[in-house]
Amino acid sequence: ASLQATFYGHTYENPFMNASGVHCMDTAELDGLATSAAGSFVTKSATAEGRDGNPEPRYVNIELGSINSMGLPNLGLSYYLDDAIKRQTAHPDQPFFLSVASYKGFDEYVANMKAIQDSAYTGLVELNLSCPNVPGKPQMAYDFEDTEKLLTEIFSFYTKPFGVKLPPYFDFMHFDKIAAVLNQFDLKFVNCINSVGNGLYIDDETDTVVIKPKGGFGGIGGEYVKPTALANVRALRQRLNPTIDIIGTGGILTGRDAYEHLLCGASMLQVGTQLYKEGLGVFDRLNTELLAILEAKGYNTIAEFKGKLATLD
Ligand SMILES: C=Cc1c(C(=O)O)[nH]c(=O)[nH]c1=O
Repeated sequence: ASLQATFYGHTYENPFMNASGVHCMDTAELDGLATSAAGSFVTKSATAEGRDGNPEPRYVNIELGSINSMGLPNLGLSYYLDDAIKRQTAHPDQPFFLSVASYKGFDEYVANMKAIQDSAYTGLVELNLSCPNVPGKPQMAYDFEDTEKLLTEIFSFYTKPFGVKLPPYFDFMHFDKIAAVLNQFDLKFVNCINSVGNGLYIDDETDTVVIKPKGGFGGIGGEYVKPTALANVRALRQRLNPTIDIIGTGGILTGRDAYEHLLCGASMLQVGTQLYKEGLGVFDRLNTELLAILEAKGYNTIAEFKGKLATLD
């Protein structure tokens, strides 16, 4: 059997990659990903200017996952663009992902995309519409009108391939609404999900929160979020044009979790919390475990079962 993944018309050795924010802050970490068993990788979400982010502690591993309120720390868009333009010559047939966010809102999103459009970068962009940790700023993707306005503005000048990183939605009306907005545009992919925003974790010895920013409120990742992640992958797959691929993110710790995301319709798979906890070796383990599942089930390729989740009809 083969774990070859087809995504955006390209073939990757396997569907695994990091989730933006984990192991992707600088060139050294990106080199680590590029030489790991991961099939691709994505950079830390960049803002126009570099940012220190929120005071620490701002990321904590907890028994069933993680909680974070990083506050968009990053080295600035030009740093990641310069790195990406050098890096893209290595495997032009397997484009990687440059993640773009905004601290100041709508205008900065547009300016960041204009800078990429005018650059020599030819790869994919993951437009992060779902950062839950910018104090005072609502998540763009929870405002359907603003999301439509932003994508309309970007598509008026941007001609390179890109997709969007979405937060989790929890209501069928919201699945319908975001899909109706996204289906209007020539997006190459949609990544579901970002962390489940503004959770709260209490230390059982000190009766205190565990991260400093926002009184301890932070995005939740890991085992906690798999049911929500699978639901969002499935719901968006059922609603989006087939030309828009899905990246599945959230709660992938084992080959079985990866297999379930693929069953729901994901084409690529991002690993955040478990990569943070286990290191780059997580990709070797996930490849081994997923391959064993395909062998056990008699599948030769992912295409044979991708999106084929059975229901109890
Ligand atoms: C880009 C900001 C994000 C952050 C952050 O930098 O706080 N944390 C997340 O869990 N998801 C994000 O999208």
